[in-house]
Amino acid sequence: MKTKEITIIGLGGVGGYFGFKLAQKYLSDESVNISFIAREQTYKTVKENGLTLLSAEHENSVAHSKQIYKSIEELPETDIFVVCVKEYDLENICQQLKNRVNDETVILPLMNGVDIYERIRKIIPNGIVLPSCVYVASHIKEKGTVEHKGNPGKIVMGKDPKNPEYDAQEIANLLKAAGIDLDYKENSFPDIWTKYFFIASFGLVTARYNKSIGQVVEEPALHNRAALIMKEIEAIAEKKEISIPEDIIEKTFQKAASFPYHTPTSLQLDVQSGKENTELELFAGAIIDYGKVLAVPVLETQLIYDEIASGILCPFLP
Ligand SMILES: NC(=O)C1=CN([C@@H]2O[C@H](COP(=O)(O)OP(=O)(O)OC[C@H]3O[C@@H](n4cnc5c(N)ncnc54)[C@H](OP(=O)(O)O)[C@@H]3O)[C@@H](O)[C@H]2O)C=CC1
Ligand SMILES: CC(C)(CO)C(=O)C(=O)O
Repeated sequence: MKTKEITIIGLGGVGGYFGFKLAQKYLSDESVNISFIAREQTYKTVKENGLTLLSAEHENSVAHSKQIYKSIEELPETDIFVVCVKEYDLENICQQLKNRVNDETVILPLMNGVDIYERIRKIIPNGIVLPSCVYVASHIKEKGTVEHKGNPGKIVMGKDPKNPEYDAQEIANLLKAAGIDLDYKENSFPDIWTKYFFIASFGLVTARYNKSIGQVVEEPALHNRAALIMKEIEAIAEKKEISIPEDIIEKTFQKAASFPYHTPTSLQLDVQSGKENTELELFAGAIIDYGKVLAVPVLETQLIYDEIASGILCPFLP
């Protein structure tokens, strides 16, 4: 049997968590070869010491992949690319991948955002792209070390709308065998939108006030702002005829309440640490753009976007 070549691109919160599980499971298995792509300090640290995952799920906190590369062009032929970068790095990665993709190559993007599939397809028209969403609270503690807290990570992976005959069950099984909680669905877009309801609203409000997911659920003024953003996303989803549950807003608050109270969002960590690049565009910019195109008013999203973009980030209520 031909060895399955799987490459994890990006060893941050998401790639570090899921990549760790895959690397640990398949290190001495000849049927699956896990490679990592990391850059600069992360490359050096992981090459020398392995990838560290601090998580209650793993007693042995170090995993070694069979190979680690600094760039996509160094890679041998790859069957499955698992893309775990922030949205502002997506186009750059796709440009590097496009000549490495043949009709059988699979791309699995583990990212937030409702337009990731379309953005990949604009650059890579061939191959198989499996639209997905992911839940996991994990972040880079230092380069090469990822910290995971709370519930086990979860992936919802769907069929490629462009290649509905392609069955990704074998890939689903490989991931599940590594202890990854994964649902494989015919159509993952309702799940991707459902995740977006949660992460866009909670990401923006947690980032704006530097308050945790639990605090946004609990504090009435913050709760209200998150609900107003969700109403705007709901109006957009309706216009786009995305099938989402009627009680999506209530369900989103229930989902948020299932996270440990002090969990921060990745947008909050990036905005509050003053990172030059953040996913503000993915969460607020995309809603504002959809609002314009679909003639849906998105005043609350515009307001919080302007506040965050102009550096109004204090923990006090409006
Ligand atoms: N963290 C979380 O809890 C969750 C995040 N998400 C989503 O998942 C996606 C990934 O987020 P997350 O993992 O947190 O992001 P991180 O910033 O933690 O990790 C992204 C990693 O990608 C690396 N990277 C970027 N470009 C390249 C490149 N060209 N070559 C090699 N490595 C590269 C970065 O390297 P470097 O370190 O050198 O910058 C970084 O380590 C985002 O869309 C996020 O919204 C979804 C659910 C939960
Ligand atoms: C809220 C969380 C941790 C849930 O997976 C997330 O998606 C993020 O912070 O980007």
